[in-house]
Amino acid sequence: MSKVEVTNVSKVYDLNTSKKDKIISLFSFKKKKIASPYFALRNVTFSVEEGDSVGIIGLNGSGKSTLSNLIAEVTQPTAGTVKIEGRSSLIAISAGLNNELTGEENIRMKCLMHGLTEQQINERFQDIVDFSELDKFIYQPIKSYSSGMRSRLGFAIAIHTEPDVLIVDEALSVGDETFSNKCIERMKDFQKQGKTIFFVSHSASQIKKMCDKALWLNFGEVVEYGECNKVIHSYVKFMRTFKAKSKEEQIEYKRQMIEKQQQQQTLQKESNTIDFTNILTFILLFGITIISSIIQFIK
Ligand SMILES: Nc1ncnc2c1ncn2[C@@H]1O[C@H](COP(=O)(O)OP(=O)(O)OP(=O)(O)O)[C@@H](O)[C@H]1O
Repeated sequence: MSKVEVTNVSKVYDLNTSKKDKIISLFSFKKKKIASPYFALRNVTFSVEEGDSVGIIGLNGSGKSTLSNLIAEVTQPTAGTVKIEGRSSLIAISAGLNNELTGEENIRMKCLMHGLTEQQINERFQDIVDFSELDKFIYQPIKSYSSGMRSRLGFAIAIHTEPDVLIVDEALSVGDETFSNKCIERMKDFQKQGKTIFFVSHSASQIKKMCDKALWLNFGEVVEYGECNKVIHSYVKFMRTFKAKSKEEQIEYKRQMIEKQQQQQTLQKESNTIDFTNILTFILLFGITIISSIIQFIK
């Protein structure tokens, strides 16, 4: 088996925010007024071997963070499967950290979640604080941290929990350059140990530097997956064309793509509605049959 196998994965968000909207959307025969569910990811399939470093690239809103959250098992797919052999650890700016807790408490909580014992946590605590460079701020609630401080803490915790699969989600884009370089060095150590890395970035050059494979996502769908230089070449070509468009054309392109992500849900929703109608019809017919049998029996 591959180290990570993502098969036909879709992640759908319900954009009806109020409970009332959600209930209406369930019973609705008319689709107007009710927002269609939204495919943040659709039918994503790929597999990653042990020791691969995979760059995930794509325009804003393409589903990169959604995919990394699924691989880190922070969220579950709506459809399809994500199989991981080993432990994963996600370093995203906000994922898995609790705002109300201090840096120290977050270290203890995340390490416990990754299966470290109290003793292992105590032994590693100072190394984590040193790597994060947070010093005395480690005793402050992290809601007072800047995004750079959070990502430093997230990265420091993740690399000290010995993950088999390391997922770095934009952590390097917020810190200062010295810290980014320190993280890159640590990621290279992981590569030397034959560990699997996912690296989410907007930067084609950073991905080329770090990865041997790349996955290009565009509005929830995989455009290309495979050898890093080849995928990045296609992506850079696409970006050149995209950037050559006027602001209005870019907005229109994004609007159309987002509409497409919702249209696909409408199709699914229609079939759900039909299923629901079928169930209601079945219950109704079943009820009528029972009642008429009882009447016949009484007669
Ligand atoms: N909890 C949520 N509820 C509704 N929609 C969501 C939710 N999380 C993400 N989305 C939507 O899903 C789509 C994919 O988002 P995601 O953050 O995964 O993209 P991304 O490629 O990581 O974007 P960026 O590069 O801007 O970080 C976006 O349109 C986003 O608005």
